[in-house]
Amino acid sequence: MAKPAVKLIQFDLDGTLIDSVPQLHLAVNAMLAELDRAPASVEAVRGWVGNGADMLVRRALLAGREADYAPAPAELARARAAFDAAYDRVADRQLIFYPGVVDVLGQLHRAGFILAMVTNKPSRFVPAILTAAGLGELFSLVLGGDSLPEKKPSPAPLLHACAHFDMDPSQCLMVGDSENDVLAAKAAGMAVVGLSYGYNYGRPIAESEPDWVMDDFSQLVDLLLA
Ligand SMILES: O=C(O)COP(=O)(O)O
Ligand SMILES: [Mg+2]
Repeated sequence: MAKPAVKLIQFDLDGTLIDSVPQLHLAVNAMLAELDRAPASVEAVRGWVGNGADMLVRRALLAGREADYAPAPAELARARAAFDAAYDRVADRQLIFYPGVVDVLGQLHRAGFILAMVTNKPSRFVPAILTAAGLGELFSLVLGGDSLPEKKPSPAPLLHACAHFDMDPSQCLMVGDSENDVLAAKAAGMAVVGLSYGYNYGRPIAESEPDWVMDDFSQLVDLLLA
């Protein structure tokens, strides 16, 4: 595909900028311990990330249970509260950036691109992470999974970001690691880069057919600045 005429770049967070699975794993297991459940492996948690905290908690409660088991609303609410309390303590600790992320975001910002964050992570956790990462100043808009009635794979947050900056989707690029990012971008009429190193439920992001598949965040420089 030809070089896109991009002005606004929308970034996913988990699995794209940072490897947040270690902290999510800690918080999931703190939640499971509080509910007297067995701990989950880090690989299991990696496969549960992508649809926000409610779904992460639900998947953790469903793991290893009979097919007809469904957690009661009160149990889900208690589990989510336990997860939130634990994740609050660790979300911004010992952040692991993927290679090139900090440098390339700085380059794109200096080059005049508007940078936005569109994550499915609940918005309450995002500012502390961005501040701890030293990235707080770079993003002109931050949308969490609960900022709007719908989260990715709905195109709603991506279109909301476009409208916020008075941009047409053709002027925007989505950068993410999950089929949710690709589906949302395609439904929004936006070009999309799929990064191969993230989570995506253990499946190759190429299966979702993003416009570009990149193995390294630094390849964004070749696409956008070369
Ligand atoms: O919170 C999640 O499940 C995923 O978050 P992301 O949209 O930043 O990848
Ligand atoms: Mg992601």
